[in-house]
Amino acid sequence: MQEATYSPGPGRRPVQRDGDLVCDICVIGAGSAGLSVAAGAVQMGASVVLVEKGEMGGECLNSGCVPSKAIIAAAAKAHLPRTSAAFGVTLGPAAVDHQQVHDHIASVIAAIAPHDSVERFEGLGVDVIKASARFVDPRVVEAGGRRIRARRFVIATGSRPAVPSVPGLADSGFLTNETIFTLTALPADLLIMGGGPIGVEMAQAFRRLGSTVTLIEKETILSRDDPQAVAVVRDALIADGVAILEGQGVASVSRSGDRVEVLLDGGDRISGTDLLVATGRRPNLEDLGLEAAGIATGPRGITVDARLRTTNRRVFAIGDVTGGPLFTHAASQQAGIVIRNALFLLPAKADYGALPRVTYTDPELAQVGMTEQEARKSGEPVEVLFAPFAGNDRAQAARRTEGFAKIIVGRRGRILGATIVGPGAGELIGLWALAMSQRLAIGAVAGLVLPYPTLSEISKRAAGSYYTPRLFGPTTRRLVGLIQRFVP
Ligand SMILES: Cc1cc2nc3c(=O)[nH]c(=O)nc-3n(C[C@H](O)[C@H](O)[C@H](O)COP(=O)(O)OP(=O)(O)OC[C@H]3O[C@@H](n4cnc5c(N)ncnc54)[C@H](O)[C@@H]3O)c2cc1C
Ligand SMILES: NC(=O)c1ccc[n+]([C@@H]2O[C@H](COP(=O)([O-])OP(=O)(O)OC[C@H]3O[C@@H](n4cnc5c(N)ncnc54)[C@H](O)[C@@H]3O)[C@@H](O)[C@H]2O)c1
Repeated sequence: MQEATYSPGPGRRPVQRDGDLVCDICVIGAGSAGLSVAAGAVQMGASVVLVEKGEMGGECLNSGCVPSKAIIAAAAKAHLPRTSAAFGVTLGPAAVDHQQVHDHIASVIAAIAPHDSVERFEGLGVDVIKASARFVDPRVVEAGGRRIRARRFVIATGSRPAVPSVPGLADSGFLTNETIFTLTALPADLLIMGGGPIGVEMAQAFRRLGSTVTLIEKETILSRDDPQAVAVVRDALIADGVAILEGQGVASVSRSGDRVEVLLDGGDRISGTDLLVATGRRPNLEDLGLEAAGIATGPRGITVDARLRTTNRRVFAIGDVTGGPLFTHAASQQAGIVIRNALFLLPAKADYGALPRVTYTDPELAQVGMTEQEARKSGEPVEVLFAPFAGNDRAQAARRTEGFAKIIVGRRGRILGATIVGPGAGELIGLWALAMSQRLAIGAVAGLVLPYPTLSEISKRAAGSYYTPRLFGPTTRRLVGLIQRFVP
C-alpha cells in the first residue's frame, strides 16, 4: 500500500504507565488495513502502537497483490511472441527461466517493502512490536510480554486460504497463495481448485509461462461478475490453452509419486504435478482473545457495524478479518473511516457503492457498482449502454478489439454500475468510480472531451449512446427542421 507520507515533526508517543504501554490507538496487524490506520493516525498526531506477528506488509505485499501482479507481468512478456506476428514482427519463442521469474517477483516485493517496514513506521513515530497480540480483557492487549492499554484498538489481522475438507487433500501436498510465489521451478502440470480471482489470474499466468493448466471450479468461474464479461475472459483463457472444468467439484485427492490425482464429483480423474488451492478465505480470528474482550464474530469474520465498530465499543475491525470486501483498496477506505471515528469522533460509515474491483487477467475485468443482473433484480427501470472495443480506434490499432464497456443507468441518467472487460479495463474503471462516488449523471461522462485516440474514449462512447435515441429522434428532427426555416 503506497499511502502518502507527511512529516509534521514529533507528535504524541505511547507512554509507560503502571507497567502498561499506554497509547491512543493500538493496531493489530501490519497488512494493508493496519498499516493505513497506523500511518494515518500517527501523522494526525495520535500515539500509536502497531503489533505484527509476521512480515510487515501482510498478504498484499508478501503473498497477494504484489507477487501476483509481478508474475502476471512476467507472463505478459512470455506471451508477446504469440501476438507479435500480426504486427509484422516475429519474435523467437519465449524461453522462461522460473528461477529468474522468482527473482523478479522477490525484487518487486523488495522494492516496495521499505514503505511498509518497521524502520519507516518507527520513523513516523509508531511503536512497532513484532509479536502475536491477544486481548486479556476488554481494554488490554498483550504482545511480546508487554501489556498495551489503548483508548481505541483496531483489529486488522487479515485472512488466510480456506482449504476445503476434501478427502485426501491435506495429505497430498498442495500450494496456496502463501507458497506458489516462492517456487523456483515452473510446475509442469498445474491443477487449480477454485475459479475465483486467484484461480483465474494464476491459471493464465502459469499457462503463459509454460505450465499445462487445468482450472477446476465447482460452479462457474468469476461467479460474482457479469456473465457476458466473464465469457470474454473465459474465451481468452481457453485461447491461451487453459483447460476449464466448470460445475465440477473435487470428490477426493491423492498423491502417487510425483503426481497428484484428483477425482471429480462426476467420476472423472485428472492428474498433475502440482495442485493450487484457491477456494476462498478464512478470517484470522484464532488466539486473539476475542471472548475476553467481548468481541462477537459471525460466519465471515468479526462482526462490525457500518462505522466498523465491533461489539466492544473501544475496538474497531477492518480489512479481510471482517469478511469483506476482500481488497487492499477496501482496507484503506475502511482505515479512513476508522480514523474519522476514532480520532475525530465523527460518525463516518462504510459505503461500498462506488468500490471498484478488477480481475487482472488479460483482458482485465473491472466492475464498479451494480452489474446488469444486480440492477435488474433491484426493480428500478434500467437502461444498458454498451460500447465494444471493436468500435474504438486505439483498440483497433493495438489489435485488442475483444471486450466491451457496459454501463447501467437508472432514472434520469443515474449511473448504477459499470462493467468493463478489455485491454486496460482496470485503469478505465477509475473514471466510473469517480462518477459514481460523486453521484454524477451519465451526461457528465458523455460531455467529457477525451484525447483521441485513447481506450478511455470507450467510456464516452458508451455514455453518449444514452442520448442517441433522444438526440436523433423525431423531436430533434422536427425542431431542426423548424429552426432551419428561419435561418437566412
Ligand atoms: C493471490 C492474491 C492476490 C490478490 N490480489 C489483489 C489485488 O490485485 N488487489 C486487491 O485489492 N486485493 C488483492 N488481494 C486481496 C488483498 O491481498 C487483501 O484484501 C488484503 O491484503 C487484506 O489486508 P488486511 O490488512 O486485511 O490483511 P493482511 O494483509 O493479511 O494483514 C494481516 C496481518 O495481521 C497479522 N496478524 C494476524 N494475526 C495477528 C496477531 N494475533 N497479532 C499480530 N499480528 C497478527 C498477519 O501476520 C498479517 O501481517 C489478493 C489476495 C491474494 C491472496
Ligand atoms: N484482482 C484482485 O483484486 C484479487 C485477486 C485475487 C484475490 N482477490 C481477493 O481475494 C479473495 C479470495 O480469492 P479466491 O479466488 O481464493 O476466492 P473466491 O471466494 O473469490 O473464489 C473461490 C472459488 O472457488 C470455488 N470453490 C470453492 N470450493 C471449491 C471446491 N471444493 N472445488 C472447486 N471450486 C471450489 C468457489 O465456487 C469460488 O468460485 C477474492 O474474493 C478477492 O476479494 C482479489
